[in-house]
Amino acid sequence: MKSIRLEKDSDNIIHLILDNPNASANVMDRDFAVSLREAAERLKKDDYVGIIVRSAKKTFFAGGDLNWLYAADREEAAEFFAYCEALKAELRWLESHGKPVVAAINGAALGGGWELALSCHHRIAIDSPAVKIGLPEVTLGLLPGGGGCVRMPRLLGMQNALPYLLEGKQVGPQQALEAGLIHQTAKDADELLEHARAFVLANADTEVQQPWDQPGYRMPGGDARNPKNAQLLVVAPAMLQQKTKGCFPAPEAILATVVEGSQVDFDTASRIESRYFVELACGQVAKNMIGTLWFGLNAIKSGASLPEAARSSLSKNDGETTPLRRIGILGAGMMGAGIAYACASKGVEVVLKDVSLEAAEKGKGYAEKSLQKRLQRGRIDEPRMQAILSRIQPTDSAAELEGCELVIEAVFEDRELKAKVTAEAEEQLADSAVFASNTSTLPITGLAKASQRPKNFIGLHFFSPADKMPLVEIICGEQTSDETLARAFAFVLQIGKTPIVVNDSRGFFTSRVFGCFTNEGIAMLGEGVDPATIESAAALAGFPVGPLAVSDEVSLTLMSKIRQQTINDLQREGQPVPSHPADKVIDHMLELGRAGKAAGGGFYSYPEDAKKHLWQGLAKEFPAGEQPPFEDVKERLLFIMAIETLRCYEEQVLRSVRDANIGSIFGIGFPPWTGGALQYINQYGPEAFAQRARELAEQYGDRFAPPQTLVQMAEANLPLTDQ
Ligand SMILES: NC(=O)c1ccc[n+]([C@@H]2O[C@H](COP(=O)([O-])OP(=O)(O)OC[C@H]3O[C@@H](n4cnc5c(N)ncnc54)[C@H](O)[C@@H]3O)[C@@H](O)[C@H]2O)c1
Repeated sequence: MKSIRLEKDSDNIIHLILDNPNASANVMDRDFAVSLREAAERLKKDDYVGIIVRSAKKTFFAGGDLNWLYAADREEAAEFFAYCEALKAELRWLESHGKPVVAAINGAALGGGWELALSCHHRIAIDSPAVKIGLPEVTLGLLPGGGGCVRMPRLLGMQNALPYLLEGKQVGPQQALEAGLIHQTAKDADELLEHARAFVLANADTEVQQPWDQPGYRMPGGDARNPKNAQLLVVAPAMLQQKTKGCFPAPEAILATVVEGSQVDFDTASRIESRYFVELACGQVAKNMIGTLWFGLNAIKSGASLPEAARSSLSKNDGETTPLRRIGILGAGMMGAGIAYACASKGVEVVLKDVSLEAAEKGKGYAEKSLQKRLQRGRIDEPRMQAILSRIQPTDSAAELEGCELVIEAVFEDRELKAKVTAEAEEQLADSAVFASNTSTLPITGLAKASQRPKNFIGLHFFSPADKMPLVEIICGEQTSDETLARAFAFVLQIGKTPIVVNDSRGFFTSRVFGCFTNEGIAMLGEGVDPATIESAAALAGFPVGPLAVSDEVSLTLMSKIRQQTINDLQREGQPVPSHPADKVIDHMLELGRAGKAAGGGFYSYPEDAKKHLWQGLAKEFPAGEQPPFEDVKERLLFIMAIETLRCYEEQVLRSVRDANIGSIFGIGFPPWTGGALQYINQYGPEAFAQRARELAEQYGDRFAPPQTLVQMAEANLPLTDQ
């Protein structure tokens, strides 16, 4: 037995100790399945009073082995199904062999770990923030396939179980106790064992059964045929469809598993669950999501995007990076205020500077307002709120920046102003301090010219709203040192955000590719495509916001200003100035005085007393022509972003496929079901993608023409991956 040790204590209680020898956490893999079967075989011959399931690791059990699930192949589906059923048969034996079984939960019990705990009669958890309970499978395109979809509704009722299953909701020990997920808490590891032993001894002579195995058991709230659930079953599919737009098969499969499973006996329900599970695990969407959102993200967090030299500088001090204590932010506008709040929430002292104290205080006001809302919702307490606020020090004086280890400038997008504040700040800073610009479009190498220490100059591109958006795009200028990169990278992790690293270029990666999305939507409007079609095609492709709505948010004035700045730069550099069919539409909207949301109206109207709606004047200004196939509208949006991402990769603006995929999902709303902009090409099939790109180029413009890398990928029909 590799993953489980069996020990018997002096009270004749078996301790089933989860202790995977190959990893830092326990996972549900083949070794575990074999170990569990062997344990069951041995116990069938043994004499004991009950079982305590506990972990020798810091966490209780991490869940399914994603390496293994990632490799699951449709051709081996039957074998995979049989394997799942065999593993579940052991869990079923555990809960139905008559002796009391306790789960002693010492740390996170997620996914398969929680499903193991659900197969125990009594669940006790240490009352510590390290204990997290839940079923996050849906976030990776899967369903809980170890009995979670069968036992959770039988424990809590369908209505209460669905948020855990459909949303991957996780709870701590107290909430778990209140919800009826666990039976008891313990203050520490000793008490945990004490409680566990007490339960076993108290029930040693009883035939212990799960609630669902007891005679006369009825599912709380009734099964799917119960009229009380009629409302739920009518509303839930519609709500799901609205959320997933049909792009994510997992939530639908979960709902089907629960509904179908509620109407049959336990073992049939369990088989239904296995069937849907295997279907999802072998499907493309789960592969996309596991590949990017699990493996990709973990690789990023461990510094895979850094060059070797920067990685070693990241792991100085025995793998610990020195956290920054005090930073400065220049500009307390929309971005500066959000960044200040994000940093202060993670324990960093922030000097927030603007042109006047009033402006700086207004920036701090953003944190105050946001925290007040959290306080009202009970998400934070008063002392913690005050502690966060006390870390933001508003000022109008650059002298206050003294002692800051990092300064982030977030003043207006204006080169001269940025040069001025850089020089002003550097006077106050130590030679080792890092200076970062939050510019969204201006090349970093150019901005670094204003710096006395260009090696310490870097781009830290946050997204709006900066306190909520998870991504930060780190941009290396030509002279940025590896040490600076490593420190900026560590800082981004310190404030709980996800860093991607790109090389300098106009618009970097994210702004450049995002611009393609908005421009494509706007160009279609100019061609006479119905605006509602454009917006709903984006929604059905899985984008969070349509290109017209998001352009209104950004403001057409800003888009036009950025274009003008690009034209000036390119002309100065003697380079050709490209034009885009969206330009004419934007100019026309500006002439009409419809610059976007902040200006009172743009592609949409924003009545005070009603929901926003597409501006009726669009029909007159951009008369509808013959409508293209809906699929073309959808694919134009997806393809143009994927192709531009590939160009960024080809031009080495992007350093890895992984950063491209994560950056596109977390920064610019590329649909997560695809696994990211480059994975979209991989999963479409490079040959088929190139062919379709050629068709789109022929119909809609050369911007869709396959870049060289795509041509090569198509010829070899090989996906693009990191080495
Ligand atoms: N708005 C976005 O979605 C977004 C996203 C990413 C990056 N950015 C970039 O972030 C930067 C700021 O954008 P924003 O939207 O927060 O702008 P903003 O207009 O909301 O705020 C800019 C702030 O800078 C202040 N400022 C001007 N001169 C200053 C000086 N000398 N010292 C200190 N402060 C000064 C202004 O008073 C103002 O409060 C820009 O470079 C922008 O391109 C913006």
